[in-house]
Amino acid sequence: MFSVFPRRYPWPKDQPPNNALQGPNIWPDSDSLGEDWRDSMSALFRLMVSVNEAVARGLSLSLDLGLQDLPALCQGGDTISLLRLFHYFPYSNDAASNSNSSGGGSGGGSGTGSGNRKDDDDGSAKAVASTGSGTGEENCGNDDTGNSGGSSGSQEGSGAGNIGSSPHTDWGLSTSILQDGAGGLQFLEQATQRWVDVPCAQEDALVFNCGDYLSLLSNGRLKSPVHQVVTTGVERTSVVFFYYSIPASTPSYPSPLRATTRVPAQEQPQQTRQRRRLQRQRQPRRSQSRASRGRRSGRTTPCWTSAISSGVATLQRQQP
Ligand SMILES: O=C(O)CCC(=O)C(=O)O
Ligand SMILES: [Fe+2]
Repeated sequence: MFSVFPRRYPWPKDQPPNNALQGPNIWPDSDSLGEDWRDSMSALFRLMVSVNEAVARGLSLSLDLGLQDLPALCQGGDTISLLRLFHYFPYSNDAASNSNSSGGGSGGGSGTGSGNRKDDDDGSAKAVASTGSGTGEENCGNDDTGNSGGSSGSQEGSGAGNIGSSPHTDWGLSTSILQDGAGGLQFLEQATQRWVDVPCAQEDALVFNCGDYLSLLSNGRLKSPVHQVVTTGVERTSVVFFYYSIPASTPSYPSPLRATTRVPAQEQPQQTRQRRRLQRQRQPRRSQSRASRGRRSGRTTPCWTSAISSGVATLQRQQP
């Protein structure tokens, strides 16, 4: 796999960066990529920021918080977020047997193992291969990985395929992925511990992925799923946007959004429930914020969680 380059925020040349992640872009030679290329990438970067900001607003509401509560913790994130273009070379198991394995992971995540994607910065993955598995319920172009090893895709047994990006979670707030028709992106379904293919038939579909930071902020209510990329006999390209929060706005743990972690009413002492009921009766409902309403009622509120349904990576509403 080859990372073309990280596309960072268009930081002004005369302004010193506030932290190590900020700074001007270093663009590849424009001659080889054409005149319009930088503009296209810049426009895509801005679009990805907008999409992720909009999703953050939606997630904030789904956590029973105010519209801007979650986005407020992502202020300035666009100055350190990354847009990366990946090229996964066609890969066969024959090549794997002649290669050494080494550490993996990816530009925006933490993981183990190895892959045949070559990351050119961030000190992460080195080129090479491993025997991995990657079997999914839907074979999304994985002709030489799907179900060939008989291990049906548990994380332990992920051995039959070719790992393009080893199992990892992304550490930012969220990740948005555009993949081509080659497929290969898989999520580990928690309930079954099986790898499930993310459908790739629709090339303009944007896959949204919760990151570790979002998981921390929501006190685990939003899951940061383990995922990987398996490669096949055909080359694959993906466009991946890692949306980060700026360190200065990163709160300490536990999350200031800890109100989203609700204790079910039946688990609370009787006295506490009575006192809260009285408080609710005294306070007109109109004047209560969404968050405090949920807190006072002591109910578990629905949340969105990254999940796999019929092989589709979606955000699913989870009922209490
Ligand atoms: O290339 C992809 O589709 C996803 C890559 C990925 O998960 C990552 O770089 O963190
Ligand atoms: Fe990832």
